[in-house]
Amino acid sequence: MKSRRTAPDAADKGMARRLLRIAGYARPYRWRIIAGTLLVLAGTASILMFPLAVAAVVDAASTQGDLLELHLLAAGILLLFVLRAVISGIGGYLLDSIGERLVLDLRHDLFTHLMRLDLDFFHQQKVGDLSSRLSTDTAAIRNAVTETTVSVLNQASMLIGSALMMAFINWRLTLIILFLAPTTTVLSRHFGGIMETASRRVQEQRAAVSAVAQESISGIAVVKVLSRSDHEAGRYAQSLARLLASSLRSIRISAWFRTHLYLLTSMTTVAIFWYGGLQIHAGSISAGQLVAFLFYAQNISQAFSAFAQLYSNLSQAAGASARVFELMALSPSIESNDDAVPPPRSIGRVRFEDIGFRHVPGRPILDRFDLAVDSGEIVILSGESGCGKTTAVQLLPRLFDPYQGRVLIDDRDIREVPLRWLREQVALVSQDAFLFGGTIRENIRYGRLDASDQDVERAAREAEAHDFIAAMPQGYDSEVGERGVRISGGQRQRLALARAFLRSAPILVLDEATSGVDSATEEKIHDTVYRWCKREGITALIVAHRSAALRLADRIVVMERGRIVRENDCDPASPQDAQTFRPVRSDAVIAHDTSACGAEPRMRA
Ligand SMILES: Nc1ncnc2c1ncn2[C@@H]1O[C@H](COP(=O)(O)OP(=O)(O)OP(=O)(O)O)[C@@H](O)[C@H]1O
Repeated sequence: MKSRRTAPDAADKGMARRLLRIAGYARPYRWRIIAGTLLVLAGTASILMFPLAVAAVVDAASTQGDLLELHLLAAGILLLFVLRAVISGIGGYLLDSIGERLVLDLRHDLFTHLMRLDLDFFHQQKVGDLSSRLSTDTAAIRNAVTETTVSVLNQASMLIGSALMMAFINWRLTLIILFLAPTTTVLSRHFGGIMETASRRVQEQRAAVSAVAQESISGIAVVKVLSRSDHEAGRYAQSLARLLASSLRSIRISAWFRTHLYLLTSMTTVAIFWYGGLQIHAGSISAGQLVAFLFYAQNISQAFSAFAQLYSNLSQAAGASARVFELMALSPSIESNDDAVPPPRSIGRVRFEDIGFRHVPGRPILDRFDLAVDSGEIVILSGESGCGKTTAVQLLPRLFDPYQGRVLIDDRDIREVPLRWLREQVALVSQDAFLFGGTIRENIRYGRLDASDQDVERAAREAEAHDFIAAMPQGYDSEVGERGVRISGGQRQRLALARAFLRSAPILVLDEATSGVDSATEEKIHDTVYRWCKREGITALIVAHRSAALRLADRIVVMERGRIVRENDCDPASPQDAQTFRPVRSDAVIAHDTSACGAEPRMRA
């Protein structure tokens, strides 16, 4: 997502396309837009009368006529101003408020789209960059849209109206000022492409700055423990310096553009003075008419300068919208088969068939991974760190799709059922046990939004969380802080477990979900999980390193380098059963390591 310098023509087309797309968001508000536009135009019409009134004042004052005319004219001008202020104020409010709504719609669409993208996408992106696209980039679009809609209308109507009035007074003088039009267009085209690229670069640097800040703040505990505060401050300063450099470049381009335009409009004004003076001298126009003419010329110069500013705003909006629409153009590779009729609640039979999976080409993480879990069976998945256990269980709710093989639930390929149905069948609790900022009750209820307070409490009791919750001053209404920082890691895990229990899905996946709790509590949780699974007929796939978890198992399978190499059947009533393993493939490594439960391997009968 690097920026390139774009040729003016291509930049104009890309910019126009993106601006049109933004304008598409205005469709729902078309009636308000029409009303606002009419009011703004009425305001402009009233201001176009002003130079004529001034001309009449000048001519009335320079003749020895009745002063009453002068008084009436002054009162008329005052009325014009009041009218314009009221009408333009209401019109401007209408159009500005549309800009605001429009960008909120855009932000909502972008966020909804982001929520649909694959987990893999989020692994490749920095959170700071994404949140900057959602906030800073959409804010740049809003600024351009709100200021621009009102301004473009105001200035365009002022420009056309003033040109017509000038032509009515003296068409030769009008030709001089209209010389501005082609020259400004050439200038705008020249600077437009460069400005868009520059402002896109600024947006990228802004995103980079917020990514650094976000990373340092989220990892503040590591920063402190390793005394890296100064290092992080330095990193932030470097990203700020890069932002400053690109902002200054963008400001320089804008200033350079405005300078060119200012010189152009000044030259035109001088030409009007000079030629207008000659016309008065020749008796072709009155002094009042030249004054009126100068007012109109002023309107036109202002309109051109405003257009220059608008162009710069539009370039910024185009740069920001490029970053927004770039994300909108991404589509999730994990698609839901929503045409399929959702099957009945799963009986919890799971099969991984000859799975091949990789994040990066050439680096397989799962390779010929086979595992079948019976309905109501509790299977422990063990193996050394990095062998692919987490990856394997993440395939079940389709957080990723394998490039080879298939995963079946109740003998149905999970790619052929609606994603929503699939995810209702699987409750997954991972080691990091993420909590949202909010209360304990809200966090548990996230598992099933319509759960009653009693259901929440029951789930908390099953996850051995009720006692510590009850001991907190606000009980279930205690705030957990952002990402759950106000409670311990083990407590977070128990809340995540309660959330999964509340979900009451037929397949429970625990990925080292009790690694942070003390062994007595872990034992109690395991007993609950065991009883709960057996009572409700729930299938459980449990990733575990610690031997404490093994007593739960109906079966233990051991992974090595992306595939299952050994397994045993355990009868919880017979502890010695948990001491025996058999290899599951003739080519599998029969390791004599005893990482799972200190066992010697045993060949399959
Ligand atoms: N998003 C990713 N992109 C690239 N590689 C990844 C990604 N996620 C995991 N990996 C790699 O996949 C491999 C398997 O990771 P996984 O988390 O499944 O292992 P694990 O057996 O659960 O390990 P642990 O017991 O330490 O949790 C690791 O080598 C890891 O580096």
